[in-house]
Amino acid sequence: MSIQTDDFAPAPTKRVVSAAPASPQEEALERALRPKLLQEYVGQAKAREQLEIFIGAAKKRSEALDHVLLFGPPGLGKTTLSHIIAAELGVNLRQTSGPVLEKPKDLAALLTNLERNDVLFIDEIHRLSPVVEEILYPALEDYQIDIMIGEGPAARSIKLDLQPFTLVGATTRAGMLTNPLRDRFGIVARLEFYTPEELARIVMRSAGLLGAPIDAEGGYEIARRSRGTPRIANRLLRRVRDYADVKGNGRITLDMANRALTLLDVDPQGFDVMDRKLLEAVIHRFDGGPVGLDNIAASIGEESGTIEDVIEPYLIQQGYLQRTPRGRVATLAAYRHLGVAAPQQREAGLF
Ligand SMILES: Nc1ncnc2c1ncn2[C@@H]1O[C@H](COP(=O)(O)OP(=O)(O)OP(=O)(O)O)[C@@H](O)[C@H]1O
Ligand SMILES: [Mg+2]
Repeated sequence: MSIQTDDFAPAPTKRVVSAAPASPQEEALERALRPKLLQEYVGQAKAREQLEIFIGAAKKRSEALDHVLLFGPPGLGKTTLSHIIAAELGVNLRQTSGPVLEKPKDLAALLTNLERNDVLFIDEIHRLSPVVEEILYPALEDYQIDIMIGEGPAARSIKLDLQPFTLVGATTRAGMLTNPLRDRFGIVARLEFYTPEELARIVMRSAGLLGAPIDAEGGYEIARRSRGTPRIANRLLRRVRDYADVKGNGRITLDMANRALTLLDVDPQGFDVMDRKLLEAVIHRFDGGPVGLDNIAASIGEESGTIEDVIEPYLIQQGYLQRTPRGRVATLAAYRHLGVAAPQQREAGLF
């Protein structure tokens, strides 16, 4: 007998509202849509204001900007902001990522090649190996590194001076950074989900760059359904534009946006199949919770890391899911969204 898993099986196709870049082509398009200066960077008022001041001060004194840690869910603009920081400072940007830096010498090579006040961008900085991280500490603090020369009994360690530089680290999981590393960042910016109004500005700007005719209402509808995430907004814009090209006269109107997004299975809250699966699992399989992350992961066929980094932050921010010490709990809003009657004690707030 075959086991029926259709209800909660993983989605067969790529999530249209997944926050990760879908393909190399999409990454190339993203680069084209990426704002180059702080002034064009929409939203994130707090992070922008902080950076404006500190960048201005560093430039005035011709010093390296303090090290910057950017954290927040995927697709909110960490990589974009790191490029903007280098552009605003008028310096080079060297880019790498935690998992790529396998050996201390990989990082040493990068560091010794930096020019005065350059920016070194390390993406996924929570995935640096401990031996590489060791090298980084003195580099961040004193612009010096200790490297080993030679082997065996003749081996000795020498200190090398570096040019002053700025490390910009990006991570989706600030909680996974070691304390000594986190403490070495002078500027810590947490990126927040964007409001629909902010995303609408991004959509209108991107439509302009793509040469796609669009109504304000059409743009707002795309923005509203983009899970607070610019990467998703830009992706949905392209899909809706395709739809309008084929089914209409090319203009992105409210009606075109609605029809295209319904076809893509993005609901009016911007939730897609995976979001609904998660909420359905918590409600139907685990009585609304509390339920542990691993149990949810097993029941919807998704990795717990992806749930934690990508799916759940938006559901939590929007008030559909709560993270409690005993596990995840579906809120009344989740019951309502799925059209399911909530248990009485939950209605009364007694769970
Ligand atoms: N504030 C913004 N204003 C305008 N466009 C933005 C903004 N933030 C992000 N974008 C757009 O969203 C896309 C994704 O942003 P980015 O690659 O910087 O996200 P990220 O946080 O680095 O994601 P990941 O965690 O997956 O690396 C960019 O190509 C850019 O076009
Ligand atoms: Mg990035």
